[in-house]
Amino acid sequence: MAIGFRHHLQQQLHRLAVNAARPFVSWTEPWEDVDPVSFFMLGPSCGFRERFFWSDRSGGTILVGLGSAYAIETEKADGRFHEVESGRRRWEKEIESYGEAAAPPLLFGGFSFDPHRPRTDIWRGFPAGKLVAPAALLAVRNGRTTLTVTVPTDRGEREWGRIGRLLERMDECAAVPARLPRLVSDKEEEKERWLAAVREAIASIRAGALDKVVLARARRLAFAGTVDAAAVLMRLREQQPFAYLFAFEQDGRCFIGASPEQLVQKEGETCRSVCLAGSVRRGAAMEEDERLGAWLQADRKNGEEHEFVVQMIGRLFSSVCETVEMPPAPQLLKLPHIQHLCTPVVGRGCRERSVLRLVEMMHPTPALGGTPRDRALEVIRSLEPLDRGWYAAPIGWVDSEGDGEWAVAIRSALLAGNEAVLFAGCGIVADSDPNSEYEETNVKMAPMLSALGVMNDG
Ligand SMILES: C=C(O[C@@H]1C=C(C(=O)O)C=C[C@H]1O)C(=O)O
Repeated sequence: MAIGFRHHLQQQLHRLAVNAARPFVSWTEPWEDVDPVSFFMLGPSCGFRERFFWSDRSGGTILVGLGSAYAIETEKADGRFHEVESGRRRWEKEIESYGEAAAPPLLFGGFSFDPHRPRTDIWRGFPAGKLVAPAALLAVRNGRTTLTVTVPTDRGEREWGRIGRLLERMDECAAVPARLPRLVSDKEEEKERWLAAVREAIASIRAGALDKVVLARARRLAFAGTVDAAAVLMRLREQQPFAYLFAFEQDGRCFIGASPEQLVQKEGETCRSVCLAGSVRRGAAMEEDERLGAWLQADRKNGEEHEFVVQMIGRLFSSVCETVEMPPAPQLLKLPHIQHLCTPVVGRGCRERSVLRLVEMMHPTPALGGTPRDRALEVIRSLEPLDRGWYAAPIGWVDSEGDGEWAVAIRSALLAGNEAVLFAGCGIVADSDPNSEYEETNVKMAPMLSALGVMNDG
């Protein structure tokens, strides 16, 4: 298929590029089944320096991007969402789109957690906000696969080289060998300092300065060789079947994870979110697991942590939607290593036209920042001993209708060469116990440890 398609596509794009009035053209074609992770794996060998991966919780929408045809980037601390949204609208005027989807291709993106905090070297290349239109986009939606190719009309030849190589190799696209290098060092980042920060946060909460704050910590692993994001993705796909899988890679640095937490989705006038806060580990046997789940649903401290999130998201949805639906009490979301209190929210008759506007209003929810928001952000800045970068921040995609889906980038790690930095945090309220919170961050790191082959529990 690829050889016939390659000639067809090259001809189409060449003809369009010569006649195009705009600086970019894209062409979308139905495509045969191809394994999305294998497609992701082809990127570097074809010369692409960027790779993107997104799979929603059901696996019904999988988007894989290679290369960057167009990027919108901002370092603005204030107004960053507005700036990327304006960039997105400009982008639509710069591209002509043909083939099966005569609409501009979607953009992948991410934001930093707190643009007011100075960036450290580990997050080099991950700005306050960035959206990318990939040069080649494989999209699987409701069992149908399409390939979209986007090229600049004046640099078509160079881009074409990479795309041509990709199409040639897609025919041989094989399963990914999930081999991972051996662990050589494992550094818990300043446990005592983190516990002291939690104690200080509890004291501030008890003194009435704020109600809740989420404090995170990092763990740095070094391996005997380069950690390949494709091998990690492959394992996450097997081990975390109900999570959002995401990867955002540039120049060999990859932010990757399997998050259970939707920030917001917009589909026409319907928007959705999930309040997720309050956690306990899974039990070894069914009886213990059910006992832990029942304890979680009855526990006052976890209920309080959760309620702050429900209040905020409920209020926000009510301000932009005609109707809002949510269950009266939290449900249990059971994941392979952990269970959470979970309240899904649906808003209908949404008046906002772009999902990025909703992302702006929602980030950070009290599940990742705290309550009240500004006070919590100040406490995080002064007490948390790490640069969160894109951890705990919005990651997702937006299309030309302004529709899209965004997750909160937790249960994640930054892969850079031989290193992986893992992140996890938890909500601190007046009744929190620092040692149990520390244990909870270990449970939250388990999915990434397991995907990296460091913890052997599948
Ligand atoms: C901050 C994280 O998770 C968040 C905190 C939770 C909690 O405190 O119970 C639960 C889910 C997430 O909203 C993380 O996984 O790093």
